[in-house]
Amino acid sequence: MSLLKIEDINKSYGDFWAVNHVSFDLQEGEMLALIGPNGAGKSTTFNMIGGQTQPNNGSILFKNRSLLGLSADKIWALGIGRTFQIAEIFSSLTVLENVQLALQIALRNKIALFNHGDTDLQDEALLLLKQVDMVENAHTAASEIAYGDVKRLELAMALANHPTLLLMDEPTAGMSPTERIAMMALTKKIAQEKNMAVLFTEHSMDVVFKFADRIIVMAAGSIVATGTPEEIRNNALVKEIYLGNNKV
Ligand SMILES: Nc1ncnc2c1ncn2[C@@H]1O[C@H](COP(=O)(O)OP(=O)(O)OP(=O)(O)O)[C@@H](O)[C@H]1O
Repeated sequence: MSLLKIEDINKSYGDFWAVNHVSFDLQEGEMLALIGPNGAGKSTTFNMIGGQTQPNNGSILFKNRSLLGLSADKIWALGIGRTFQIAEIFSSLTVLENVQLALQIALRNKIALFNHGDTDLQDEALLLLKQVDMVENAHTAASEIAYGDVKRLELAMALANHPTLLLMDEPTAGMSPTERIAMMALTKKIAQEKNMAVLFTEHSMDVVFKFADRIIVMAAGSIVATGTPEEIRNNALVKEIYLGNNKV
């Protein structure tokens, strides 16, 4: 059974079809990259999975359950985490407090069998920070950490709800080449440890070819190619789409 199964989803804005007959699936623990030029429909597809936008029609199944009509909060509670292009953190709080807050929100969405005290949450928050190599920054104000660290903090916060699928919208945007590779190596390591699937959009081809198990290429709202990094790298149509961008 696929973890996520998308069948023939469409999204229009007036007469314009932003997403057109898109179908794909995603397996447990898989790293799947969704790539394509600006305006290809990647974010719209993400938003339909995350519940920020509803498709006109089609079906989206997560663990065989339909996500259609569910709110973004409900979808998150089912185990689909998300990080955004512009990180959503509270800059007035410390790094540790941000993660504790994410844990509190995750707990509120569950039937708590135990009363978690602040100490439990602090320990759990420190464990999450350890996973993203940020324990040293725990008591630093989030406003004072470097950009790459903000993205790692956001990753720790997204893990608070123990997602089985993580949606990452351009996780390395604005990073240097070295930071990009480090960020995705960390994400892949965590994903493997937790058997968490990752669906990510990415403009940086070095990241895509190095870390994706499989790649889906979208253009003008439709899927134009699907395959392994090797297959996509050698796909004539994909080369043509990116021609001039020197990205493939
Ligand atoms: N709310 C909206 N109203 C009207 N058009 C929209 C809306 N959201 C997206 N679009 C249009 O749908 C198309 C797909 O947009 P989308 O953001 O999904 O592309 P993308 O592949 O994520 O692009 P990028 O890489 O630039 O983020 C674009 O032409 C965009 O202008």
